[in-house]
Amino acid sequence: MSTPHSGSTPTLLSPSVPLAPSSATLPLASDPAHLDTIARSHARCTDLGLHRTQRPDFAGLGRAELALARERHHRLLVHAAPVMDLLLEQTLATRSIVALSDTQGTVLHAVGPADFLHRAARVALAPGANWSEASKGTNAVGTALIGETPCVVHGSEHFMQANGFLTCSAAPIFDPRGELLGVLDVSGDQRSYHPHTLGLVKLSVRMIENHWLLEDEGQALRLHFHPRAECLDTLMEGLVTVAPDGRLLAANRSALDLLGLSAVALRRGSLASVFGLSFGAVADHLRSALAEAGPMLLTLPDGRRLCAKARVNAALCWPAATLPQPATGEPTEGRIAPSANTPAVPRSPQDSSPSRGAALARLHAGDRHMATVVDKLLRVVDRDIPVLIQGETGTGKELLARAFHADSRRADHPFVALDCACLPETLIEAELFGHEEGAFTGARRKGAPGKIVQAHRGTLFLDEIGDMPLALQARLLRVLQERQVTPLGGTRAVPVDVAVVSATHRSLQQMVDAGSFRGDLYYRLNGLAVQLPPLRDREDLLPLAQALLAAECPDGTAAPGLDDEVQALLLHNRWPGNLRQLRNVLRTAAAMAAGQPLIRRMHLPDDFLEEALRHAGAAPRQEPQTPQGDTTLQALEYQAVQRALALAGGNISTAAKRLGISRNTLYRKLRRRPPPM
Ligand SMILES: Nc1ncnc2c1ncn2[C@@H]1O[C@H](COP(=O)(O)OP(=O)(O)OP(=O)(O)O)[C@@H](O)[C@H]1O
Repeated sequence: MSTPHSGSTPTLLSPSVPLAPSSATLPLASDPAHLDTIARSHARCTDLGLHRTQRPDFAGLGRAELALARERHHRLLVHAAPVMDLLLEQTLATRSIVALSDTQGTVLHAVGPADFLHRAARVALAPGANWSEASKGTNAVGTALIGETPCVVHGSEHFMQANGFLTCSAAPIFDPRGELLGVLDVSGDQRSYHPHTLGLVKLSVRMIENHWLLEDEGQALRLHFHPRAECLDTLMEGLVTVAPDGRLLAANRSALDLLGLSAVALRRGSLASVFGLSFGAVADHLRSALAEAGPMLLTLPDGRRLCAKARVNAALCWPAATLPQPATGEPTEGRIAPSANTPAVPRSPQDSSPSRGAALARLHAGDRHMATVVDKLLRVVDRDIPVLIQGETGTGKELLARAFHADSRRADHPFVALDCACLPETLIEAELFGHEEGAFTGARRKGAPGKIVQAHRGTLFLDEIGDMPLALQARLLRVLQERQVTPLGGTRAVPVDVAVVSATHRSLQQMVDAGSFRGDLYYRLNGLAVQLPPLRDREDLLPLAQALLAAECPDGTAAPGLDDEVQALLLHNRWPGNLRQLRNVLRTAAAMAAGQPLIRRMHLPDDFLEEALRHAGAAPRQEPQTPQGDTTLQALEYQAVQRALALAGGNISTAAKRLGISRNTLYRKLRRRPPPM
């Protein structure tokens, strides 16, 4: 859940609404339709055997089930989350929370001020909790779900007295085909009731539904319309999407209201039958709209008049044959150029154009802890504040450091990494500080500038800083303080300008307490400390797994999906090797599935299966072995490495010991491409 928001954002209603005076009376007591809704809901609750004085059922989904539910509703979350943040801004004065639930009443996501979130969590108004009427009695979420219509439930109108301190305004969200997707709700202390809240919730729902529609029918021609020209391009406008043969594909709620049609009736119609328009006329208008022409004036078959504009997405490329010749006779082009108002095509992940924060943002797929880490890092980027990344092995510390560099103004300069754990003390010293020719009797007799100088104007990443020998810590501290480095055997100091990011899986604070790490260096490195969550605690495990699978697939091939059983096993595993272990498991599974559309249990490596089933508390099931015919030395070595890693839970040192090779050699082997299976 988010913490309080600040700063300016676009407003849904302007000027922002003041708080109503607190009132003990029921604000909608004079609305017969509202009273009827509440009375019928109370009757349903009584029929269900609920009691007004009973304690609500606080049991919610567990972490794994919540992650699954969020994954199932990923698309809804993606469209709703930014709108929820905007809605929160509008309702900030009422100290309310904004919650999104699925069609079962399960809260998927909630944002709000920390103090009220805390209070709301006490009545289980938090992700994972269920707010169906059967679970919590009359309440805005559950009652809006049953009636499939917006509703307010205020104070004592809640069936259960325990919820009487709340005032809640909720509205259902539908897809363009009229299917219920979930409910958006604003809940706050009943003393802060404001009559405009339900209106804000309804407008927010329209935003979510419009985003959904535009994404769904991204390749279609769109008609935007309203009786008043000034309402075009607002949330009030009607929106229909049209197939190249003139059939109507989908519509937003305003369109259905304005046309007086159901979603089903609309989909049976066409441009001609509903709007009295030919496809050619719309295509003509589209061209003239590009020349900044005003809206078209339409007369519906029933005589009503509408203003309308045609639009098409920039990505659209209709074959010329499907486009009617323009009435004006100008030459037809196969591609329809985007209008100035056409929504931008989303940036693809491969897009390398500068986009602030993009590399960091790609490191998670909705995990709240990671989102906070990214947010903190973005606040210090380019401020030359040293960053200390802590986290278990394989949680992505180096990847995070690289993304931090990529999102900084130093991105065009080097990112230089030094693993303090994998070199002996003498080599670290030379690697880090450099050495003059002849000063160093090791492998390299020629002089070398050292990592710190190589990182000049870029970023120096000190991995496993906890393993840096004490003697070198003092020297590093001096370099960081003086911002200049003197190579081994040299006398001339070289000025350096580097951003320093360090990482460790150890607790440096404990090492300082134990005297094995210098306190002054610790404080120098720790301008901002961030802790990466272990994979077992991440809420975005399944989308991450899907992204890793996509990365494993050669260009142009579709990534396999994960069947339900595999998803459950992934969610239940403890993942001691974290993302590295997950990537290895998926890499093997993808190779075993060999082009099949779904990864199933039989494709998972045995070691992982054993481990995951142990964690899930189930007995391993015998699966037919997938034949692994390849007995080349390279393939056998690859299998041995993967097996050792899995047995070691992704721990490089343990796996290296098990294989009888050094940590460095193992790293080198892991960097190689896997052999074709
Ligand atoms: N957010 C992520 N998305 C996809 N893959 C990731 C992510 N984070 C880490 N990985 C993958 O997990 C593996 C381990 O990442 P990385 O080396 O950054 O972890 P680490 O914490 O530095 O590990 P160690 O402590 O062992 O050095 C890498 O293969 C990396 O590509």
